[in-house]
Amino acid sequence: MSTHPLDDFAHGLPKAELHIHIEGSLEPELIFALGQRNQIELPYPDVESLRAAYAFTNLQSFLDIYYAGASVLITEQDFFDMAWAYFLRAKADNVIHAELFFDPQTHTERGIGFDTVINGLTRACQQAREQLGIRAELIMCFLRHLSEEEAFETLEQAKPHLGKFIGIGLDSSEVGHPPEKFARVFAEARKLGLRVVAHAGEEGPPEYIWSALDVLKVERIDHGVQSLKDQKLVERLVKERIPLTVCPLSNIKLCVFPDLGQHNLKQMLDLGIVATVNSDDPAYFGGYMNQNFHQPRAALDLDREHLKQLAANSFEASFATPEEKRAYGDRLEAYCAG
Ligand code: HPA
Ligand SMILES: [Zn+2]
Repeated sequence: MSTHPLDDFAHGLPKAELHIHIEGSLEPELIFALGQRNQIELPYPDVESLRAAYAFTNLQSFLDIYYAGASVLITEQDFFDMAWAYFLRAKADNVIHAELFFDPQTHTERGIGFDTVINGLTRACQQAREQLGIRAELIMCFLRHLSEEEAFETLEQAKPHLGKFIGIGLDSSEVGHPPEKFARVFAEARKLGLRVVAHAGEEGPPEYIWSALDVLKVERIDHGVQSLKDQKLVERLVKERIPLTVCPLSNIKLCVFPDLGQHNLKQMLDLGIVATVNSDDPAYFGGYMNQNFHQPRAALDLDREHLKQLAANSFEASFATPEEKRAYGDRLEAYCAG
């Protein structure tokens, strides 16, 4: 099968991934292997029947199965193995910088220690730097279907580990759980010097994006695809260069858009929004980073400049240092010149 020349170009682009839930990188094969290692009975007889259950109608229908899949993670080694498998895939897609979301409450609720989770993930991030040349960081997410009090408890558990993660995020069921529910815990995290992001405008209305910006004071918006419904919001995103971490394949699998041809990614780029593409939960949504370039490229007829802009945006939107960003930019220019 011949590949489109622009897909070869996109494949080789150096890029940053900024919206990946590490629990969403758990492939069915690894779920079964870890289930066996930890003697956990799964409600599916084999890998094929588990994969066959990945037919989602909305965000919640996905989250139910995603939390069930994470139940096989017990030991520090399990968390390491999950993240290491992701880094090998990321390397193959020329990801050179990755900021990984993790959901501690999914695990601490089951009696797994916070330190077990973060130490396994931290070790994988270190090894990714040393062995793969990927600069990797962690962002701790609060589950928005739980209370702010529970988020505060999680922040307390995280305090002895402040050097191991760079920021906080907000994920899980969006509608009915607006950003302002977490105003105080985000304020405390900011005081601790943590970077702040939140999922907003995936299924929820543009108002949730406004409150993520104005109440939580987030530095970038995860998803944000509903922003184009609000002209004033678009003007603000463009003027303040507030990045959106868009996840095209996720949006199709969760029925946010009927098909990729109707996705608004190209419009965002043409409007001057700092949009990036990311895989979200690649084991569940059918593609890692580069598939999130190739499939929208084909469906939306993206050109070389769009693809280069997505890579440049990923570095601008990252929490890399200014020196790292300069080095990433140089690598991107060298690649595009070569
Ligand atoms: O796409 C998502 N949205 C909200 N919560 C999530 N948790 C994992 N993936 C997602
Ligand atoms: Zn997400």
